[in-house]
Amino acid sequence: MDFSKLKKRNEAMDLLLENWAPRPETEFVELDDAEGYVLAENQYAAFSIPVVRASGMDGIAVRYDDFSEGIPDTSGWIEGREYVRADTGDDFDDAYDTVIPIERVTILEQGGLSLDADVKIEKGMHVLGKGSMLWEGQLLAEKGTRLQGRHLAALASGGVCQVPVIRKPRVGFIPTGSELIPAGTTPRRGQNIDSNSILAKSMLREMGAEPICYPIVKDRQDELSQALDKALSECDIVIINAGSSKGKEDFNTRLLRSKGKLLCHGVAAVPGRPMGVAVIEGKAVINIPGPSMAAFYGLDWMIRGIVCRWLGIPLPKRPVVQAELLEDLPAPPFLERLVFIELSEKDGTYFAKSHERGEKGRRHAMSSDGIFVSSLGKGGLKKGEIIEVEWLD
Ligand SMILES: Nc1nc2c(c(=O)[nH]1)N[C@H]1C(S)=C(S)[C@@H](COP(=O)(O)OP(=O)(O)OC[C@H]3O[C@@H](n4cnc5c(N)ncnc54)[C@H](O)[C@@H]3O)O[C@H]1N2
Ligand code: MOO
Repeated sequence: MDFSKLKKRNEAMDLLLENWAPRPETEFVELDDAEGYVLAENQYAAFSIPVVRASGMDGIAVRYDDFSEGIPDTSGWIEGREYVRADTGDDFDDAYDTVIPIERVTILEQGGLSLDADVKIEKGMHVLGKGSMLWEGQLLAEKGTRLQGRHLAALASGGVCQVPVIRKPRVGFIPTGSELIPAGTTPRRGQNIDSNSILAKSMLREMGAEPICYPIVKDRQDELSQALDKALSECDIVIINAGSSKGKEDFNTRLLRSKGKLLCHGVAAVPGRPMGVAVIEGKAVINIPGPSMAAFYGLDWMIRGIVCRWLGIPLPKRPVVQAELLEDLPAPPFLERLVFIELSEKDGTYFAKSHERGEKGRRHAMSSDGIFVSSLGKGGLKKGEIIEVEWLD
């Protein structure tokens, strides 16, 4: 294979975007269902809180005028006349304007009050004025925000009940391969569990897409074609998984070419090199290679990139850690290589071990702590070198 002809990841993405454009639409969802959606418009508070005022402490509300010449004799004070109880957040009558914390007040058994002799009274103290917690017209959440609980709380407190959001792109995932069996079945000789559907469903949700996972399709051209047609009619973006390479049952590249425009077949990134990128009936169709690490990588860079474009949000950045390689890390100079990393830590220094496919005695690659992507052109790395590892959450 002539690796110099392979598209770099960004070239494959650019090529797709030259031939396909996301078509995001706005829809309204109930606040309760809005988590994970991207906000389509800035949202502002419909009212102020407190509406008039609220006490800022547990205490009593008094008239400042009664204190203008020092602490008055309060032994005959009656609740509801000279003062009222006003605890934190409580509204109180307009007749009162100042709050004294309850710690500075003794309510006498025989009636009346006693105030600490050194209590300092300032007009309006411990009173939260209108809008001091939230003001009418305040920006609650900005367009383009991926809504989490804290944003929903802000929207709720400002009176937003229905939220304009970008409709999640419906992303179809078609697992293909006659050897595949659904999760929960024990494989017989030659069989393999369809774990990529589970992976795709979870990753797509986390990206902000709506996954539509289809049943396993056998390596038969007519069935593959029907499955792709169905997904094209129901989804905005379609992933057809496996059958991407040169095996005698690898039909998917031909299928994409026969139905639309195959923009590229092969990217300079492993695992997942034989990725196919196509546009069919105006929809982006990506053939992600079958091995599970290839499926992860393809979903992580290509599909995440497409979904973020659709939603109009930047690619999220993972936290990174510098780690010392505990062993040589082979990587071809002409390909970017994604490596799953097991991290350990001693005295504040992190150490990295890579995962090789099928290697015994190590954790499953999918349960790694992080990932490292070798740079194009750099080639292998040596034990002791420092690499930047992205934490997987
Ligand atoms: N002669 C060549 N052989 C291969 C080449 C090549 O260039 N020449 N490329 C290799 C590379 S690189 C990759 S990556 C794979 C691509 O494989 P395919 O996309 O064609 O996938 P399959 O052959 O159908 O399956 C491979 C492997 O993946 C497993 N698989 C498939 N689907 C799932 C799923 N949903 N869940 C879990 N695992 C899945 C499948 O059972 C196989 O074990 O080709 C190399 N070969
Ligand atoms: O590109 Mo592949 O290395 O076998 O996943």
